[in-house]
Formats: sequence, C-alpha cells, structure tokens
Amino acid sequence: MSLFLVNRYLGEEGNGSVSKESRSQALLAKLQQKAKEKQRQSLTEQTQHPSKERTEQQNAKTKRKADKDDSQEPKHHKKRRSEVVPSITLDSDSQDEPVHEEKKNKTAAKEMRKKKKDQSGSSVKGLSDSTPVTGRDGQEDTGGGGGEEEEEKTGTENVTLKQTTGKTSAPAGYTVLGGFENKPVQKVHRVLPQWLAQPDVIHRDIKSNLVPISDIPELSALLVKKLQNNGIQHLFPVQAEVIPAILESAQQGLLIGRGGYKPRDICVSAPTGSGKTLAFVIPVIQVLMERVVCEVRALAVLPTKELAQQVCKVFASHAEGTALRVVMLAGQRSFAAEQASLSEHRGGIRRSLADIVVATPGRLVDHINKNSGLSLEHLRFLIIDEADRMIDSMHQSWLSQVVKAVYRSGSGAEALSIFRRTEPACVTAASLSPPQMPLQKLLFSATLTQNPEKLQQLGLHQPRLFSSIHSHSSTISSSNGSITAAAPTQKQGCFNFPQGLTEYYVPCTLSKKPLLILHFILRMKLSPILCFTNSRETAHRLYLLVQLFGEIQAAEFSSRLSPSERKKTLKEFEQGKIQLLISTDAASRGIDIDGVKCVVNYDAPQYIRTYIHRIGRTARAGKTGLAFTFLLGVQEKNFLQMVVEAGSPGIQKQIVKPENLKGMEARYEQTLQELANVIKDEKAK
Ligand SMILES: Nc1ncnc2c1ncn2[C@@H]1O[C@H](COP(=O)(O)OP(=O)(O)OP(=O)(O)O)[C@@H](O)[C@H]1O
Repeated sequence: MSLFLVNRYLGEEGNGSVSKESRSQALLAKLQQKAKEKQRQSLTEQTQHPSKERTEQQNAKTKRKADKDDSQEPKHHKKRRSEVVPSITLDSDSQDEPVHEEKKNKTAAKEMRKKKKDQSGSSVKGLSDSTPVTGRDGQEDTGGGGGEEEEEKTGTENVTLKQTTGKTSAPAGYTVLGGFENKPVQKVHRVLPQWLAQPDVIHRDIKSNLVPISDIPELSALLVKKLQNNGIQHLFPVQAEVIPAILESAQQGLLIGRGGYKPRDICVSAPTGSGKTLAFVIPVIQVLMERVVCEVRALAVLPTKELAQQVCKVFASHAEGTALRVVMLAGQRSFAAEQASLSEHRGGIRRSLADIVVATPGRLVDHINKNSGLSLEHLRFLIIDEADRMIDSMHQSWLSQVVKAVYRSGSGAEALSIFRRTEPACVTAASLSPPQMPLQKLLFSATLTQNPEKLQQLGLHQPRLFSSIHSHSSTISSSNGSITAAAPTQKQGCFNFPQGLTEYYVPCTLSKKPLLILHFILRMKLSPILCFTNSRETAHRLYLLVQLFGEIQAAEFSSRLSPSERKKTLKEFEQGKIQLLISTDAASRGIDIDGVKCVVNYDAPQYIRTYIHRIGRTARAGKTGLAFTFLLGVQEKNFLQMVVEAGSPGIQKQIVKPENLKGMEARYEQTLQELANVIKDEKAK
C-alpha cells in the first residue's frame, strides 16, 4: 500500500506534526488494504489448495477459539474486541505492547523455528496461510486472555506476520507490498505553481506608497476628474499596480488580445482596507464606458447582501456621468423588481438595461435559472470579491452556472452579432475568425487561498497574482513592552495585516467578559466599538445586557435582523449614533465603516481568516486602529500560536486589573438578574 500512497500537502496547519485527520486517513487506508489482502489470501488459498481438509481444520480451530472467547470474555472485553481489531491489524502497534507480550512472541518464535525444522519447505506456505486470520486473533488473545496453547500459537503467527511484511520473503505466487508499521505520514512541503510563488508585489504600507493619480497615464481624463471629485488625489499601492494591469489586458477593447491570446485572469491578495474595490471598479468602468450597445459586460459576485450593496454603491458613484447602468441582484428588492431592472421588451426584442451587475451568488443563480432576462452572453469581466469565501460556497455551483450562461448559444442574438463566443479551446487560425470576445476573471481577497486545488475550481486562465505578502518577524509582547516570544515567519502561508493596526489580547474569564466590554466603553472611552461574537445568541444576550446596564448606545447585527433593519443599523453605526455594535461574523468581511476605532473579539475566532477579516474592520485606508481579543486561559496558547504563524506583526498582552472592574460589579450583578427575566419572557413569547 505504502508504495502507492500519495503523500499530499496538508496545509500549513500541519506544521511538522501530522494532523489528526491525515493520520486517521492513513490508518483507514491501511485497514482497507489489509482487509483486501485478507480476502485475496483466502481466495489464493482456496484456488491453490483445493484439498479442504487443512482449511476445515483451521476453521474449526478458529471457531472453537472464537466460541471460547465469546463465552469467557466479559462484556466490556467483547466491546473492546471490535474496537481493537482495526488497530491490531497494524503491525507496528505491537511496538507499544508491554514486555510480557514480547516474551510470548519470542517463545512463539522458538516454536516456529522448531516447526520449520519439522516441516521443511512448508513454512512459506504456512505463513501466507495463517497470517491473516490468526494474526488478528493472536492480538485479541493478548487483550482478552485466551488459553495457553492458543497464546503460543498466536505468538508464532505474530512473528510470521512480521517476517512476511518486514522482510522481503515473498510467499509463493505474490509479493506482499509495503509495510504496515505505523510510520508517521511524511509532511509534504508545498510546491506552488510559479504564478502563486512569484507574485507581483504590492507595498503593504499605504501611507508611504501613495501614487499621484497623474502618475497613471492610462487613466482616462473623465475618471481622473471623477476620482478627484470624490476626494481622491492619490491611488493606494494595490490600485496603482492593478488598475494599469487590467487596463492593459483590455487594450483591444472587448476583444481578444494580439496573437489571439485571451487576457490573463488577475488575482489580488492585499490587506483589508487597502482599497481593492476601486482597484476593479475604476478599470472596469473605463473599459466599458465607451460602449455603444447596452449589454451586461461586467458581473461582480459578493458573498453577502450588505457587501453587494456596498460595491454597487461604489460602481454607481464612479459610473455617474457615463452611459453605464449598474444593477444589483441581491434580494434587497423583489424578484420581479430586479427582473424589471435587467431588461425590457420592445416590439418583441429584448433590450438589456444593465451594463454592470452586482450580485450575491444565490440570487444570481435564481435569475439565470428562471430566465429572468439576465443575459451573460456578452460578459467581459467576472469579478469575484472575497474570492476565498466564494470558493468555499462553490457548492451552490454558481460559477459553473455563470460560465454556462456566458457560453450559452441558441438565443439567435449571437448569430446576428459581429462577435462570436465559443468555449475556450486551442488557439487556431480558424478559432480567431471572427474575432472572439474573452471572459476575464478578476479575483480579490485579503486572505486569498494559496491552495491550488481550491483555486483550480475557478478555472483560471494563465492567472497573474498581485500580493502584498511579505516576510517579517512576528512577536508576542506583553503590555510593559517586553517581548515574551518571537518567531520569525518567512512562510508563504502568511496573511496580510493592515499596517496601522495594533493587536492586543486580554486574558479573562467567561464571567468577566461583559464587564470588560463595559469597561472598554465607559472607562477607556474606546467607542465606537465593533464587537464580534461567535453566535447570534451570544450577540443578542450581550446586546440585552448592555441595554439593561444603561449608559451605552448599543445595537446588534446578525441574521436575527431583517435586511432592512441591518442596513439601518449599519447606517446609524456609521453616523456615530451607536457606540457599540455587537455583531456575528455577518459584518466581519468587506464591510467598510468609516471611523471604527476599535474591534473587539468578544469570542475568540476559531479560524485565522475570520480573525483577519474581523480585525480588518478597523485600521482601514492607511488609518490606525486597535483590535482586542478576549481570551480564556485555555484558548491562549492555541490562539497566539495561530496568530503568530499567520504572520501577525505582533500581538500584545493587555491586562485589565480586577480593581478596575470593581466599581461596576454590583450593578452588573443586578443587571444579570434582570437579564434572566428578560430572556425568560422572550422564550415565553
Ligand atoms: N485612493 C484612495 N484614497 C483615499 N481613500 C481610498 C482610496 N481607495 C480606497 N479608499 C477608501 O479606503 C477604504 C477601504 O477600501 P476598500 O473597501 O476598497 O478596501 P478593501 O481592500 O476592499 O477591504 P476589505 O478587504 O476589507 O474588503 C474605503 O473607505 C475607500 O473609500
């Protein structure tokens, strides 16, 4: 089996030690192989030795033994038998067995040698005959305590099993492949494809790498003016790199480039708040704004309604003054209303009313399936924002539906069109005539996966990566400034942390967490705070508690609220009417709220990506921000390790002394009692 075992890259989490999952997979594979081998051996036995006498004897013995075991074994042993069987089949398990077991084996080995002498030549056959069944029984006996005679025999067979598998003695007719010893699965080092391993590097420090708009000659005068009107004089590093690259790939307008080459797909991995939205909005508008016919040529897909709304707003504000129309399909309006905004029929001819569509995957698929008038046959740009999240939600198969809709033919419209569209294939002289219209994918994320298997699902064409991953040292330091641990990280698996962010962790107990939040707002004056919990129940209870405590304007943000309530809440938070917004991860990705000074992880996030997106709601656009994570004693070690390994520039310990919370404790206790009543009432309702 091990000959055919393909060691796979198991992710950075493996980190030298084999993950539990991989180990159990390896065990399972070995067990399956062992079972197959047993079957094969019994078949061989039947075909090679048709005289059943021996087999029957053997079977009778085994049966007698099994009966004996069944009658003697106490119940818990019987149960253990089924549990023990799989591990027993692994030869190496015997390494962990107690010394008396080795002795048994030695005695058995002697016995075996004696037998060998007696039955010269028959030993090889004997090995292959007896190994599978009795090897297992032998181990069971060890655990269950069988008779003396049986033990000796099984010991022999244990040895024979080792001889068969450990050495190269090949039993007649076939070779036993591989060993079954419990070897640790080798860590496979990551080998990245060149495009992932050698990205175009983007500066992470926004402030010191601003690029004047005038330094980007590719930008049209209209867009320069638009940016300036929106208060933008400089481009952020990610925009200065990516905008020219997208514009260059669309030099031939909407058609395929010189030599018949399709433009390369573009992937961007840059920190939260680094301006990725404008990095695709600006070039897409510039390429499309000269359009003559209105057709959907750009589609941006985002994971949530709120994000779709946000991106739609940016598109709309920058497309103002052009003929381009932006339509959102995110379920904020009724299906019929969305349908009406997509196309109209005049004189029996369908006319598109949208150039740019911003959608959530679910609603998008609805429109494609229900033939609501969304035609993607002219799509030039497919923008996948929060790309890693969108890959994870690929089970909805939204991408394959989009691609199918892009290359759909038969509506008759494309027959009349000058430009034909066919699924990508080899470039030939024939395939280039008439001119082709390519589909280019643009991927954006702060935590873009580097897992080639996942990226492969996107069907990228000669992708080009822009990334701000860098090498540096990570530290954990205490509040007095002394460094308590330092681990240089040069791993490619590192993530992007915003430059202006300062990370803290606050050791605490479960019961003190609400008090800490109150302390942060009332004493430390850190508001507005965006506070994350791991569940909507916790978010709701904390919200109720803070409300009952008084003095603080708080709100909750989770799937408990309707989309319109959520929209209103975000707006009020942005306007400064809410000091504390308690949210689930619904607000952890992409949401751009100006002026969030501080993020608090009330519940420590389980995954590093979640952490990065949560803390990325502050320190945006080159500003500074604070991120606090409340950690229980049991969480500290693992969490800090996770953060350091992810390439955090440093997370500091912030201790809140118990005496600082004392003043609020009496009132807090009283509030807790009130909260219990409120929750009871809510449940009753
Ligand atoms: N060139 C610029 N000058 C000034 N502000 C900018 C510029 N580009 C973007 N911004 C602002 O920076 C903020 C963050 O931008 P954006 O939301 O695009 O970040 P992002 O990289 O998409 O973040 P996330 O990964 O969290 O989604 C926005 O408020 C945006 O208006």
